[in-house]
Amino acid sequence: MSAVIEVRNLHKRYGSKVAVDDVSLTVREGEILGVLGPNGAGKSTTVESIAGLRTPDRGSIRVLGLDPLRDRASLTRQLGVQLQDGQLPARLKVAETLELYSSFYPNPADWRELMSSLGLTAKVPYGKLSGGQKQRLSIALALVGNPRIAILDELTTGLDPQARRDTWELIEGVRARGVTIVLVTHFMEEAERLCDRVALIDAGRVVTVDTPVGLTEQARIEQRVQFRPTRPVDEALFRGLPEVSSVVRRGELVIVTGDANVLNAVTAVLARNQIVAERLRVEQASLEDAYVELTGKRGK
Ligand SMILES: Nc1ncnc2c1ncn2[C@@H]1O[C@H](COP(=O)(O)OP(=O)(O)OP(=O)(O)O)[C@@H](O)[C@H]1O
Repeated sequence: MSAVIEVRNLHKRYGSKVAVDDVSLTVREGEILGVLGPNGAGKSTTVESIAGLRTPDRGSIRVLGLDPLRDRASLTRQLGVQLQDGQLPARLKVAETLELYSSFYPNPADWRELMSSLGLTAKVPYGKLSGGQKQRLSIALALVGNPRIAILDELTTGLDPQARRDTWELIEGVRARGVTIVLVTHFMEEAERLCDRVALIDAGRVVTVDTPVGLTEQARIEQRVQFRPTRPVDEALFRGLPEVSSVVRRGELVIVTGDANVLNAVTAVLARNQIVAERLRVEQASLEDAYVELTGKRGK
C-alpha cells in the first residue's frame, strides 16, 4: 500500500512550550490511522500541520505528494478536515451550510444524503444547534467535498452513545469507498473498532505505531483464563506450557494466567485430555490497558 501522508521529524513550539517534539508518521492509502494520546500530547498540532493549518518550525510533510502550506489550494480539494472548534455564522442553516460548502468542490458528495445519514435537520440555524448537532455538521462538512483523505479530530466527542455508533457506521462506509482517514480520538472503543493502525503520541513524540491488537501485545499485558473443569485436572499440564505464567485454584475454578496466546494453549490441553471447561471466562487485555501501560496515563 502506498503512503498518502508522510510526516518527517515534525517540530512545533508555541513560545517556550514544545507542542510537537519529533513526530514522524506514515499514513497508507485506504487505512484509518488513529492518533491517540493524553491531553496536550500534540495530536491536534500534528494533524492541523498535516492539513496546512499550522506552520511547523521544522520537519517535512507531504500529503498526496503535495506540500500542505505551499500547495494548499490543490490539497484542499482532496482533503476534508473536521476540526475541534469550528465556528460558522449563527444564522446559516444546516442545508445552506452544506450546499455552500459542496459548491466549493469540483466533485462533491450528495450533501442531502450526508445530512440525513448524520441525522441533521435542514432548516435549523447553526446558532440553534446543540453541541452534538454541531459536531455532526462538522463531520458532514469534512466529507462533503468527497475527499481522498479525511482528517477527523475528536470525531464523536460530545455525541451520545447511539449517535456515536451511527457515526462509526458512517465512517466505515466512507472507508469502504477507499477514503484514507486520520482519526484523532480519546475513545479506546472507537480506536479499537475503526482503526487499522494506531499512532500513540505522548509529550510531542510518537511512542509507537501498531494495530490495536499489536499494541495490546506490545504492552505485554497478561491475560487470564478461568474455568471449571468437568473432571479433576492436573495443574502441571498447564504449568509446563510456555504461554503460561501461573496457575491458581479457587474452589472449583482453575485460573490460568499467561501471554496473548494463553487461551489457545489452555483449550488445546483441555481438548487433548477430553476435559470440558464450564463457566469459561477470558479476561483479555484491551487497548485501554495497553494505552495505560505504554503512556502511564488513563484514556477514556
Ligand atoms: N495556539 C497555541 N498557543 C499556545 N499553546 C498551544 C497552542 N495550541 C496548542 N498549544 C499547546 O501545545 C500542546 C499540544 O497541544 P495539542 O492541542 O496539539 O495537543 P492534543 O494532543 O491535541 O491535546 P487535546 O487532546 O487536549 O486536544 C498543549 O500543551 C497545548 O496547550
